[in-house]
Amino acid sequence: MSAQREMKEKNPWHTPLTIIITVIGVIAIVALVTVAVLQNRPVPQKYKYGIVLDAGSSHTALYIYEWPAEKDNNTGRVEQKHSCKVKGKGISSYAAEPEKAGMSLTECMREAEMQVPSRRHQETPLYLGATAGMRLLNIENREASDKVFEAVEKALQGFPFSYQGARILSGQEEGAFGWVTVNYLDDRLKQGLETTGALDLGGASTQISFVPHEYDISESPSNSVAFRLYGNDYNLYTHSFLCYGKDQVLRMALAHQTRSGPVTMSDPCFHPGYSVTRNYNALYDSPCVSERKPKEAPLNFTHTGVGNFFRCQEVVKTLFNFTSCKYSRCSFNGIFQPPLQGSFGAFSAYYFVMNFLNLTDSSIPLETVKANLANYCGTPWNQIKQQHPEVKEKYLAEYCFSGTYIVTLLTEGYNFTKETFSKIKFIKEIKGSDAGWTLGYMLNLTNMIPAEAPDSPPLPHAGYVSIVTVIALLLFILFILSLRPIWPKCSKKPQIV
Ligand SMILES: Nc1nc2c(ncn2[C@@H]2O[C@H](COP(=O)(O)OP(=O)(O)OP(=O)(O)O)[C@@H](O)[C@H]2O)c(=O)[nH]1
Ligand SMILES: [Ca+2]
Repeated sequence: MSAQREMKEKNPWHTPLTIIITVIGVIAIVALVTVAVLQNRPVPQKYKYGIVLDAGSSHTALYIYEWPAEKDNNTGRVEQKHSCKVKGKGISSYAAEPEKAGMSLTECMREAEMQVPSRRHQETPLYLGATAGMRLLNIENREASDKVFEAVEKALQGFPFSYQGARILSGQEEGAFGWVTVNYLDDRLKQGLETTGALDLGGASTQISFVPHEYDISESPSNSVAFRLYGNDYNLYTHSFLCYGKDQVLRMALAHQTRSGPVTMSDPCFHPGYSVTRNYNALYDSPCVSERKPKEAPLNFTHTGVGNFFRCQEVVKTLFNFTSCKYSRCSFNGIFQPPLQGSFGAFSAYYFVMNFLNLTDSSIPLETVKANLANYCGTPWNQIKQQHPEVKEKYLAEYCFSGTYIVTLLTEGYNFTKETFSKIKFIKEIKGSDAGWTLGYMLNLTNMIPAEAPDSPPLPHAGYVSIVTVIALLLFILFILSLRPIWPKCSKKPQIV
């Protein structure tokens, strides 16, 4: 017993004063850290929403975006919350019955009503942007295009959102907003990193956008868009080729091969054994080919497949004009294009097609891509159908043509080489949001990307809490050490035996 008491007397930690100080100190630290954590705890998120309808040539899709409501100046990250594919074709296909264009949107709009909390409905902006399908209809029949917009507008105004209008985007806007989307989602803009180019392949047009290295804007001002985003300046090169989306380019390829008005046409871009009857009037019913219609054509022609990638490439190449260029350099059709720069994200049909063909992996060399395509195109149609019973026949029949077109457009059209081809990433989405022009369009119209970098707190939340904890602990240790003079003195020196 006396030994125990002696031990207690010797050990300063066992004096009542130190025990009280320690307990108070521990309570103080716990309280300090708890307050720091609670005070800075992210409050339960409330969101704001925005809706964009992408009225493409082949179909319309609705996208709902959401972002934290609390952030000042809407600087919180915008993400895709939901998307809805409108059933049926694009709005431009309703030229003869415009009301149906409006009605076609109802189902997806009802879904949007369910997805966005009802207390946010009135403040949620709703935009519709139409692309190449409506551009073509507008060229072909202005009145019909206006009627389609009227019908769509009427339908959209019947929903409780804040309707902001429906319009045709210019090709330049479509290309530039696709680039903004890709770089925003990759966090490249905020961090001022080197940007990624954007390649979009639609049904009726295709866009290429990238920031070139040292670039003379004055050479072709219509291909340049200047941005100031988060304090950085960007001089973007962008071009949209109308009629070079995959559906219209297929029309052009078929038109080229039926220019003499034959009854049967053998097509290297379709599989051996493939055979369908096509109508001449239907084929030439587009401003992309209408001028080429043969004078004396029968009603129909039989479209048969031969399945030869290299001959298909030759057909596709005839659709590009490389003969005239009034600039220092061109892509094709006399369009200025500065040298390619950096990496690229290729989305929409680039992705659908290359994904189907198992060619999205960037490590696959260009030569292997071509060899795989040659093998695929040469496979008999019956075998292809057997191998993919789940794929729509229309899509299935066209993958050989589309794959050949993609490779030819990238290499012959845009001048990607076997080295730079590997810099193309075929993507559908980035961090859960689809790649496409819609997000960039909404960010722009809602002023969600500031021109200057916003001031941010010097430390992130976790850093702040850690520093408070460490400082509190240091202060406490310092305090305990400062009490040393009043610790009871040891009466005896330890004996050395
Ligand atoms: N294989 C396949 N093709 C698709 C799919 N969805 C769309 N497509 C086709 O891919 C092409 C491009 O589609 P989108 O990017 O939606 O084109 P769009 O926006 O309607 O057309 P633009 O107005 O020119 O941009 C069209 O020929 C579509 O028919 C899909 O899931 N699989
Ligand atoms: Ca599109």
